Amino acid sequence: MNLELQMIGTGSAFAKTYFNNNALLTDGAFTLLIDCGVTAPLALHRLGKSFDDVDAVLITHIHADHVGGLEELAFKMKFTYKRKIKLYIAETLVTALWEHSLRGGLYQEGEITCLEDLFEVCPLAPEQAYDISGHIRVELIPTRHIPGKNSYSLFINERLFYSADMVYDPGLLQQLVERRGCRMIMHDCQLEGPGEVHTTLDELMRLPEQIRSITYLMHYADNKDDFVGKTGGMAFIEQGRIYSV
Ligand SMILES: O=c1ccn([C@@H]2O[C@@H]3COP(=O)(O)O[C@H]3[C@H]2O)c(=O)[nH]1
Ligand SMILES: [Zn+2]
Ligand SMILES: [Zn+2]
Repeated sequence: MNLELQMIGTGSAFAKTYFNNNALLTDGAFTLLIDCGVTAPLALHRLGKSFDDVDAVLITHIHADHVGGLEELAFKMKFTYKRKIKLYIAETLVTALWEHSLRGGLYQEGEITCLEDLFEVCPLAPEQAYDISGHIRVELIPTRHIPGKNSYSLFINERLFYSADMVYDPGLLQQLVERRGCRMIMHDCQLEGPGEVHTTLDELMRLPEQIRSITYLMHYADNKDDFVGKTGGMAFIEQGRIYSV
């Protein structure tokens, strides 16, 4: 069964003309929000949607463009929609998300004292596939981003690789395509400068043509249009467009 994926934002962390790189993945009956950055509430609003359209949220790593909208999501679910949705997150990130990111804004004595007061927390072990819905199955793949900070890319339904923020790892991409049947790669892409914590366009252009032909670029800067047609055949994913994956 095909899924539909819609990026509510395709921008890099500090982009101003694109929203944060967050996605809606749906099987028709169930909608998973992949990352929930600072701009997620407005990005959904611009698409005529709200957090009420979301059935579960999955977090790749703790940076504001991926978790900064969780405070609003949690408050809206608790006090407006009165639902506790599932929060899928690597087991290594559960404590850090609450203690280092969300507690300051969400804590209320006797009412909200832990992540479980807001979400049905589902800790995920890496390299193990989990059924998120009847038709969505996700495996976390640990990928390098910032030294000492855990970050996880996604392998969805044994066919789509969705990168978290990650440094270039051609061996992983090759292995997924050649040995695990990966048919589509959605990759973060830093257009200019050295890719200290991200993968650069220059690096992705070095991939074999067979892999480039199934690779789509996201998490890009405001000057993306300057690079259209200069990406070795890799297409930029468009914010708001619905892709069959
Ligand atoms: O060593 C560092 C750490 C961070 N940063 C910036 O901070 C941003 C945080 O979100 P991001 O991971 O989407 O992108 C990161 C970069 O833009 C950086 O340039 N070098
Ligand atoms: Zn990011
Ligand atoms: Zn990041």
